[in-house]
Amino acid sequence: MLQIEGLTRRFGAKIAVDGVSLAVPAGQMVGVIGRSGAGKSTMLRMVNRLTDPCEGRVRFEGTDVTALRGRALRDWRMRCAMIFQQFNLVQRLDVLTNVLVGRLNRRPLMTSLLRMFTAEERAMALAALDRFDLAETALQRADTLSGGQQQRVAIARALLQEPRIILADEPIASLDPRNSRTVMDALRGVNREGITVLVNLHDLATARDYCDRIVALNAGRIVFDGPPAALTAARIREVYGVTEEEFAEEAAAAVGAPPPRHAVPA
Ligand SMILES: Nc1ncnc2c1ncn2[C@@H]1O[C@H](COP(=O)(O)OP(=O)(O)OP(=O)(O)O)[C@@H](O)[C@H]1O
Repeated sequence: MLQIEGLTRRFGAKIAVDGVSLAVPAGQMVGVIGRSGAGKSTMLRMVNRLTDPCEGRVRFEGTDVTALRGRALRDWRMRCAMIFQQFNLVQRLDVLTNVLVGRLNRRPLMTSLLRMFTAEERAMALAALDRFDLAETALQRADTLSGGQQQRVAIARALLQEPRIILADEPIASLDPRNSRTVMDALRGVNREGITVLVNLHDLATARDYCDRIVALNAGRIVFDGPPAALTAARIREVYGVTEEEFAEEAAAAVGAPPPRHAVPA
């Protein structure tokens, strides 16, 4: 169980996340939505401790993640893998090495520095690539792959961390619809094996299709938390004061994604 309790983050006078509390049972897939600047990225980054909260706590299975330092903090970051909009692969390295990077924090410093990996780790990396139909690309440079392939490599890299949680911050915002589906299918697949997934999404239709639960933020606060079916177009209008079409177009523009082709009917 991941517990977020009264989490708050200010940047100067601006409150990015404002007293958010959320309990996420193990194995749930949670879609986080909201307009630009609602605080979605900041919330995810506080769970991973890339950003520290001003107030509040994150607990995982009873451990106060907010208080972790040094080795314990590095261990937490390994257990809580991040996926980013821009994939964050090392473009000039081959795909297999990019996936093996997921092991680096798990190993003694010296072997990490030398990028020495065991045969077992290489087999793990190949297996992770294979499950996403990417084994044949293992020796290609990362920059020869399509965006959707690169994002699946990033998920394979995350899996090598043997994470309990995957935090994905707009993982499909740079992808076309077909690649978006392969990436969301990959995330859903690993979630079904028991990994908790928190995913920031600008696209409501995707959040509805793939997530068990949707959390909507507005100005740093939770304004909706429930099953996808309860997030109707009428509810969107109620919590955001815009139509679903307007919400979709604005959210897509904020992340540089193409405008949605079909709005969901009211
Ligand atoms: N490092 C920072 N310094 C100053 N302000 C920040 C910083 N990070 C975020 N903010 C501000 O905090 C608010 C929430 O930002 P955040 O990126 O979490 O929102 P978001 O919901 O992910 O929006 P978007 O989809 O546009 O990225 C915004 O007003 C943003 O400008």
